[in-house]
Amino acid sequence: MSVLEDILAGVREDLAERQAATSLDELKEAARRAPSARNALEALRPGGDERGQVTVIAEVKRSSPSKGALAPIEDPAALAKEYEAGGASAISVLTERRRFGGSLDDLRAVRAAVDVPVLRKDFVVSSYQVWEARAAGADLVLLIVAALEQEALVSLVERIHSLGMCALVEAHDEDEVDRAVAAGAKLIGVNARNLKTLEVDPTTFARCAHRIPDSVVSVAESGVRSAHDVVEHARAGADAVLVGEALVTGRDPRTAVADLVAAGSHPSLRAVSRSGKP
Ligand SMILES: O=C(O)c1ccccc1NCC(=O)[C@H](O)[C@H](O)COP(=O)(O)O
Repeated sequence: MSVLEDILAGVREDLAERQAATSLDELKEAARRAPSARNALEALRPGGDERGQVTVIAEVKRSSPSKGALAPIEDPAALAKEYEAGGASAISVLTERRRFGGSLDDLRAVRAAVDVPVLRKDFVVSSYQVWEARAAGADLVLLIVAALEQEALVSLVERIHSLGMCALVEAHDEDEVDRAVAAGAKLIGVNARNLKTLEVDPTTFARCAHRIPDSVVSVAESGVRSAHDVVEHARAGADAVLVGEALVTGRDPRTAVADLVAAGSHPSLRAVSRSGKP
């Protein structure tokens, strides 16, 4: 069993328990009462088609399958406020419990504390989790191509968009990018971490970028640690980077985010066409 399959098995068990405790109708009612979703595409690519900077999605991440415990994060809302003060354009909250120590309570607390869009980062296999995300206030929901059949991917993208949120559709190779595009993704993440082996290859985004249309907002995920990494991803055409470990293990998350934001805003980084068109 791969790491991803193992995670998904646990996610399905936890999901079944929540489904037994809360009906879909109750969840839909809670989603109707939730504040409207914030515009994530605008936040992540503020210039629209005139791309000119790399924005930062900062992640609330307590632990991971690859590294074990990273940081206790007793107050995720306080951490998210630090990220926002440092210039983060969105906050990612890992809500998976078994391997990442996260929860929907973390998401609710973060959403109430910041003004930027908030991502539910989890292993979504059912529309029930999409309704849960909206009910908790999420503005974005992660969908992992490798975890979903194409029909399910398409249907989940449609459900997320129909609820006013934005799907961040995550790929790890060129074929998965093609599947994300075909599924109607407006926001595509390329994860440098292979979720089956946990190996991180920093060149993954650059290899996949030419398959992401310029009209789609792109995110380079995982393994980003420094201003140099942000600049490399900018040169490959990334609109945003998603950073977890380097921020939660550092001493000053606000300054760490600000350094990455400054690197991504440098005037020498002209917008790069991923398709090769001028
Ligand atoms: O982080 C892991 O070890 C991991 C393992 C298996 C599935 C997903 C995993 N992480 C989720 C993520 O995508 C990252 O948290 C995110 O991209 C940030 O990565 P990093 O900056 O390297 O913490």
